[in-house]
This record gives sequence, structure tokens and C-alpha cells, in this order.
Amino acid sequence: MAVGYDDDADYSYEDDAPELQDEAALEDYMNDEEYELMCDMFPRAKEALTEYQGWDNFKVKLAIFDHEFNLDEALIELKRGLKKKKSEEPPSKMSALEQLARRRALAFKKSSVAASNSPDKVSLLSTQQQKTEEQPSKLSLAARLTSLQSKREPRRSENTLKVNSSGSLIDRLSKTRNSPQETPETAANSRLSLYSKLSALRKTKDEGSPPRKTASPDLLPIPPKAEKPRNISGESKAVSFEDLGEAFNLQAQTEHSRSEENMNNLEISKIVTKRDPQEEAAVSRLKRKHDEIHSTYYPGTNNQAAKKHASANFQRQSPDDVVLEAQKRAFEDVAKVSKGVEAITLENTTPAIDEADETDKENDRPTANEPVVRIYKKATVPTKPKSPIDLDTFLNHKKPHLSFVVIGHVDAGKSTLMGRLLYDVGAVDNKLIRKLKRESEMIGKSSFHLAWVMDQTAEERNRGVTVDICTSDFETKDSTFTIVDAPGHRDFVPNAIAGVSQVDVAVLSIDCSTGAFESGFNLDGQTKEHTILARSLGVRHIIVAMNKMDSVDWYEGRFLDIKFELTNFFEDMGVKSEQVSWIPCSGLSGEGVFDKEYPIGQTWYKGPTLVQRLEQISQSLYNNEHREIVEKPFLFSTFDVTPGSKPNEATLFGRVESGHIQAGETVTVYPSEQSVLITQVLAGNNQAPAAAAMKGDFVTLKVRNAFAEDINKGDLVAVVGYDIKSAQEFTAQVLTFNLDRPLLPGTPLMFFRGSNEQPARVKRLISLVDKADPSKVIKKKIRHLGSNQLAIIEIELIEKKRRIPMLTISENKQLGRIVLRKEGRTVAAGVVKTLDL
Ligand SMILES: Nc1nc2c(ncn2[C@@H]2O[C@H](COP(=O)(O)OP(=O)(O)OP(=O)(O)O)[C@@H](O)[C@H]2O)c(=O)[nH]1
Repeated sequence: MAVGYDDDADYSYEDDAPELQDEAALEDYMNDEEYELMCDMFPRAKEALTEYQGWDNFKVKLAIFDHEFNLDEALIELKRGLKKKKSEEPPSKMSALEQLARRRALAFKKSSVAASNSPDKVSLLSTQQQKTEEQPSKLSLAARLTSLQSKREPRRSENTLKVNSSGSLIDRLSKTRNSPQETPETAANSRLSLYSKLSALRKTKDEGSPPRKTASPDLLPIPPKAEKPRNISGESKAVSFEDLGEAFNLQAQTEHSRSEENMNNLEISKIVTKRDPQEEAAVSRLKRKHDEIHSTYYPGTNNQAAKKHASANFQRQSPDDVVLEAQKRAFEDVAKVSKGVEAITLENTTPAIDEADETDKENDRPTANEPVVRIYKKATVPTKPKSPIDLDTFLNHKKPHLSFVVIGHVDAGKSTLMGRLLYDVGAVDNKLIRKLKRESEMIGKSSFHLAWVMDQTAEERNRGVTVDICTSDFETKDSTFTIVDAPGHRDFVPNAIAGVSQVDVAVLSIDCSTGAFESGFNLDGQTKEHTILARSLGVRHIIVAMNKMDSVDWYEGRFLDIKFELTNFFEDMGVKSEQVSWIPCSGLSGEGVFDKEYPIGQTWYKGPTLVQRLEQISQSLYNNEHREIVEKPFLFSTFDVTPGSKPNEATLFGRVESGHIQAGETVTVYPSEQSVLITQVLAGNNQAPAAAAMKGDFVTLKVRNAFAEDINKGDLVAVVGYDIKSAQEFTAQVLTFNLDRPLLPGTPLMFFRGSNEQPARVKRLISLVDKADPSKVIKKKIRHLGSNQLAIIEIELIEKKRRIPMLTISENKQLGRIVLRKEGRTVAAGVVKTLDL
């Protein structure tokens, strides 16, 4: 690895006097080489301390640092001051009732384990669960979808294999770092000598300041790094970040399809048990259905439009055909393109490809397999609605609308809760519930029948792989609602990001049964990650559904304990108490959800049920929004695009982000900058024509004069006169999460904005800012970003040709929010401050 020795020569360590009160300060104090060492040692230290309690990350890192990276010594010292964990003993603070509940839960768990181990009662859901737990995949849905697509596209699969054979991202990275001659041992030695040189340097510089022990090389047991699997060619080659992004995706695709195959084999071998042929046929039918449900994230919906979109998408041209056609039509006469845009005053747009950078221009020249960017004409004069409405009167008569996402750890009961809610408010009928009950009983999991209300469209799941945001609408006496279901499994966090980006409110489902909250709340659980995402993505209110309270006999102590823990966590995140509601409920039995009375034992909670609270919030948000709906320009996020029956027609499904719109108005789609005419606005589960669509509504826009092949998921649609740029580089204010490794200039990332995602990298670390007052710069010269720091950084999107329409946070509070992930983990979230155009 390149040594930053010379760079450090004029760096005054005395200026940087240590203020090591917390992990962030320590990480900031360390230089890059020390970081590298820490990143190597810390996970090993954590593993060595699993049987001990009373330590935290800071304590461990400080010990390693103080012992000058002698891990053995640090561990001896740490263990001396720590207690060993007591494994099975119930915590002494538990009340008698809680202990009873815990015993019951354990007994239940044992009996269900026994049942599920019995060969002829293998539950599909448990095998599925086992499948996901045993072989967690770090793939995003996009990668899975691309993988599926690649099966349909032999030419692309070839490319995949070709790139893959030149090595995984990790292989290529490690090769770039280690020269071909460098063995792990020599690499370790060079790091060793680096560290000793560095320590010596520090020692010289530290003269006069409190003495710091210099590590002797033989006190530094740095084991050689485990060799990553080598690629076939074994060549060492410099890798650009563009390559890395692609390699990551492509590697992921092939590996995933391989593991999917294995999992399917595993499933099939498990399911073949002693059954009579009829039963076996029924079970394999259900298994197929279940696999369809769970093979790809496609939450069920009662939204007819989404179903139609799914099948329409399936019948579309293959992406290859789209590319070929696009090439054929590339650079066609602009007048011919614009002919379709009837009755609109036109002006030339700026060229779609950035021409400023000559090198990029050269790189951006389309090759045989790349889509060609076409230039459209853009309307400058708005058109009038077909049947104009009086907006104030319309708003006064319209029921308030609220969209919400259900988040929480895997198995927290999210789907069951929503299934119960939809059933109780009358959005699904008895017949369906009876059918689902029969089906779920057949595979020994009758308790899942309510969850399957959300997971019912197996056929579309199989086909509609291009639809990844699904919604369910329902209505009460006073409000209308859209539910966005978020998958709890960590593989689907990108989908959760897309889901959470669309809503005003998050319902956080907490499994209150004994021990379950704790496991969902630990570092790797999704309770924290989802909540941080909700907070970062601008959700305005969190309703904590304290779910499965029936399993602890509605014991108030359990409710209060969990509330206490979560309140601390919310406070740390800066969520105000008035932004959080707490509702004890049971999705399975229905109390606390809509209007079912609580059992006699529950006398301590007198507040609203989940639906009542949603109604209250919807009323108050809606009342505040009248002004915005009337005054703000129309903006719309596209979740799905379907070509229409005629060549120049298209159907766009998505959410109105601001303002309002009616049929007859002209809008421009970004980034293609094509102006289209809205012929119809459709809303609700039955997609009935609506007079207008307002901020927050999930609607379908039927449009004319469109080139559907150039409109994509994630595109933004705006009223005439509102310009949206597609920046490749931008400055953002981000809060980092708990990081295993620091973020450095050049760190490769995945960038997420709503349903857009793209490989990116940290271009520059600009400054650290105060969490309480972000306008206050704490430090300017930063070389790396550690955990829980708020910073201003520059980000560069890597795929130059996939333009993403960008808005800053001052332009739109929802669309200006971003999330950054790395290797399947969310590492930071924040807001776009400026676009570097
Ligand atoms: N006792 C009890 N069990 C529940 C309740 N809600 C759900 N369950 C059970 O918890 C298990 C998981 O429920 P799901 O609704 O599938 O959980 P989920 O959060 O949607 O799961 P993922 O989508 O996989 O994250 C099922 O066995 C349910 O029957 C409840 O209120 N009480």
C-alpha cells in the first residue's frame, strides 16, 4: 500500500492535541495508517470479547490505541476490567409476570422448533426464513433484477461472465494494493515498518508533549491478511472506479444467481417428504406460490394499476431491443422528434451530455451497447387544464390523504399488522381472509394468513419484476391512506429507502414479545437502521406500534421498558417527543389497530388506536398543506412507466411531490427533458379518473407526445418553466452511521435518492460541522470521516451516462435527501446542499 509518510512530514501532531472523549474524537486523532491497523484489529477484538459485557466500541478502540496496536496486550487489559456474560439466567430486574411471559415464550419456541423439525411438517416459510438467514445476500434489489434480466439476455450474461472472470471487486482492489510480487507476509512487514517509522516520527514530534510509548515492531503481532480468493487469470491490473462499480454489480449478479440456485435445490430437497400425491401436489403449488412471494421483493397490493403495470412491463421490449432501437433512431432530425409535441411552443434545450469536460466527452461517446441520449424539445408555455377546478373548493371537499410506510425488524409483525388493518377497515373481504387461512393452514402456518393479505399477488410477483414500489390504498370515514410496505430483511434496505422516501409518516412495528425487541434493536437489527433512514429521509412523524402485546399479556412494564429504551434512541437521533406516538397493539388479534376493544387486563392505555392516530395526523398535516398545494410548482416522482397503446403514449405511476396537476396540462420529464401532455389523471385502487392530483397523492398520469423508452423509474416530472438539472457531482451534508471503516476521499459507495440508485464515490471531504448547529464548522482539514460525524462532503456519481435529476434540499425537502451505502450497509444519510454543474 502507498505510504503517506511524506505527506505527514509537515503535519504537526502537537497542533492536534488529543481530545479522546469519544470514538469519533479517537478516530479523528488517528492517522490513516493507524486507522488501517484499527480497522484490522477492532473486529477481531470484538469477537474476542463476545463473552464479556460492559464494553463499548470506544473502550475497545482506546485500549488498542493505548497499547499501541498490540492486540493481545489490549485484550488482556480489557478482560481484566470486564465481567463475563451470564448466559441463560433471567435478568433479576424482571417482574414475575415478565418471567412468566418469558417462560411461556420459550416453551412456545421449543414446541414450534420441535414441530418444524418433524420431517413431514417442514414449513415453507421456515425453510424460506432459514434460507435467508443462512445465506444472507448483500445484493440490492436492482442487482437481483439485473440478474433476472441477464437470464433473459444472453449477450449481457456473456459480458457478466467476462467481467466477472477478471476478478471480484475485492480481488481487484487487493491486487491494486499489493503488487504481484508482494506476498501477504511482505505486505504485513511493509505495514509493520511503516508503523514503526511512523511511531518514530511521532516520537520525535511529540518531544515536549506528554510522552507516548513508541511501539516496538516485535510488539506488533500483525497477522498477514487472509488471502481473498484469486481470480482465474490472476493478473494484477490497475482498476478505475468506473470498473469497480461495474465489477461490483456484475460479480454480485452471478454470485447471487449461483446462491439462488443452491437455495432452490435446498428448498426442493427439504420439501420432498412422505406425503400422498394429492397433498404433495397441493403443497408444491403452495411452495411455488410462496417462492414467488419471497424470491424477489414485491409486496402485495390491492392497487389494480400496479398489477396492470406489472403485466405491461413484462410485455415490454427487452432492454436490448430498446437499446438497439434507440441506436437506430439516434440523432434523428430534431424536427421529426418535436413534431409529436403538438400545440406547444418550443425552444432548444441544452445538450443532454455535459460538454464541458473534454475527457469525459471522449469517454461518453456512445458505444455499441450503450443507450444513446436523445435531445428533445422542451415546452416553454404551459397549457390549460381541460376542466379547470376551483382549487380551494376542491381542497375543502377532498378527504385528507396520508401515506405511511411500515418499518421494523424482520418478523416484527409488519405484514400481519397491515393485513389486520386492511381487514378491519373493510378494504379486504371475509372471502379472501378465509381463502388465505385455508392456504396458510395447509402448510402449518395459519398465523400468517393476515400477513398474506399484503402478499397475495403471486402471479404479478412472478412477472412484475420491474415494479418495486407497491402501494395499497384504503379509506376511512374521514381520510384516505396509502400504505407502502417495507421489507424487514436487510437485503432489501434499498427498497425500504425507496419506500420511506415516499411517505409522511412511518409506523415502526416493534415485536414486544419477550427477547424479541432486544434482538431487533441490536446493532445489526433493522429497527435502528430503518428508524435512522426514516428520520434522515424526512419522515415527519413516527408511530411506534408496540406490537404482539398479546404475547406478554398486555403487561405495562414491558411496554414502558421498551418505550424507555426507544425514547433514548430517538433523543440521540434528534427526534422530538411530539413527533412520536406510542400505541400498544396486536396485529394478530386486532386490539389497538382499528376499533377492537382492548382485553379486560389492559386498563393502562387510553389513547387512540393505530388508525385513529393516523387519522389525526392526516388531518393536521393536510390542514397545513393547503397553501403549499396551491402555491408550489407541480413536481412528481416516477415509480413506474408503461408504454401506452399508441406509439406516443405512456402511463406514469408515481407520487406528487409538490403542487397539483390536472388533465390537459403540459409537463416536462427529466432528465430526458421531453415535454408531454397529460390526458388523464387516475387515482385510487380502481384507478378511477380524478379531477386533479395533489401533493402526497399516488396517481397514474396518462400522457401523450411521449417517448416512453426514454422515461425511467426515478425520473422527475415538473410543470413547464421549472428546470431540473442532472449533476454528476454535488456537495452534501451527511451524518455518518456506525462505521467499520472510515470514509476517505475515493471511498466507493452506492448513492440512493428515492428510487434512484447509482455507484458513487467520495470526491472530497470538505469540513466537519457541529451536529447541533450545522452552520458552525468544527474542522476544515479532514482526512477521513469516522462514525457519527456530521460533515460536508463532495460526492461524485460514477455512471456518467445514467443521469439523475437532482434537486437541493432548499428546492425540495423530500427530493433533496440522499442515503449512502457501502457493501450492503447504510453508512451515511443527508441532504444535497449544492449541485456542482
Ligand atoms: N403473538 C403475536 N404474533 C404475531 C403478531 N403479529 C404477527 N405475529 C407473528 O409473527 C410472525 C411474523 O409476522 P409477519 O407479519 O410476517 O412479520 P413481518 O414483520 O411482516 O416479517 P418480514 O416481512 O419478513 O419482515 C408470524 O408468525 C405472525 O403470526 C401479534 O400481534 N401477536
